[in-house]
Amino acid sequence: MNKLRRFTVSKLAVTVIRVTLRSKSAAQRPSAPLGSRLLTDPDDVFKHNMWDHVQWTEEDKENAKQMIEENSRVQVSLKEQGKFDTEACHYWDKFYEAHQDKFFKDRRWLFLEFPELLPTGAVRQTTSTCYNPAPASSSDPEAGRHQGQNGAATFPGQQASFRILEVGCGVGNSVFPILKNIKGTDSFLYGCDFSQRAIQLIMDHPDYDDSVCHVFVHDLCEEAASFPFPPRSLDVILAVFVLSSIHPERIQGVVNRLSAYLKDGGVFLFRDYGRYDLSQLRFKKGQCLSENFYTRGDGTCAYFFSKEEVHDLFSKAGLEEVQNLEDKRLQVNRRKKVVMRRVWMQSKYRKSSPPS
Ligand SMILES: C[S@@+](CC[C@H](N)C(=O)[O-])C[C@H]1O[C@@H](n2cnc3c(N)ncnc32)[C@H](O)[C@@H]1O
Repeated sequence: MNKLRRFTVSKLAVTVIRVTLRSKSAAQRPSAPLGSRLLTDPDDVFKHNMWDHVQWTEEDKENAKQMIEENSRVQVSLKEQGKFDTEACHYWDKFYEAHQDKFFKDRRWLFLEFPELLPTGAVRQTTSTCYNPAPASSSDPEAGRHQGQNGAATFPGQQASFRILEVGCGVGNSVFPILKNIKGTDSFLYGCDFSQRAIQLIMDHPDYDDSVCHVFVHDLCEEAASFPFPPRSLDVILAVFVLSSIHPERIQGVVNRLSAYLKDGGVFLFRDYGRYDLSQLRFKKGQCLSENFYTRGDGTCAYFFSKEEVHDLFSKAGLEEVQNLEDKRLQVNRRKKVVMRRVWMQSKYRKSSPPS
């Protein structure tokens, strides 16, 4: 039996995809975004391309578990495994060489799900303000690195009152929508990726504007690599489908290091693959590297997070939960009459301010 749940209309009707308005607290769920399209009558399934808040039955979960057990049974040999970690940058560079900026679509949902990216507190540039970043402590090894001789800060974006960093920014599918939004404010955007080719594609884009944006090549797993801004200088860090590409044993270190760059009160925004997402179920035997971590045919990798893991990850980095959602949806191909279960994690974790 093909357990990959590509339901037909009749199968769907029998399975009765139960969709409920989950009574999540306001803290857990944003007001309108996730959850506006609810399937209450299974007969309506092909009326839209996507349905929100799809509840899984015990049988659905069991089937997904079995499929993962099955596709994890044969793992990539230990001899082969190392290259997917040590040569990760090479595989992503090849990816962008092949696809240029044509693979990922602009993340148009960004501001609905992450209104924290909107610089509400930032002022229009006509009333220019000079922002002094929080002083780095003297015990901080980065302290002084970004200071000019007269004590004035000398890093890109130093004048901004609101600073965003996108990690693993790829070819700019979030960078350009954000740039459009922060235009005319005294906000500044940083973007980094370890693929030189991806960064070059951003810099060559006609909408790239280095007066409000600075993109640079940076490997998040490289512990000694520095950033072009001081610790505790960022309001927002955005990670969209990037932590999943990193070896699971390195992810905690990456989040710990990044969190040091958030200001007190700054927020880490995260969206990525969730456990049992269709793309995890579709892996074939022999593509599994370790539990819930797989390599695709092109050498890039994907980890599938559970809600508990995400919570542990950010909590251990000293951040506090604002939101930690499993976004379970039904994606519909109306032409082919198939429906697919998607699971994404969407989380927000804040660096708390010390008590005054
Ligand atoms: C799935 S793509 C997502 C790109 C972009 N965030 C988006 O949403 O379109 C993952 C990106 O993470 C980058 N990446 C993976 N591991 C990285 C690392 N260790 N350091 C920096 N970038 C990394 C890849 O080069 C790739 O551009």
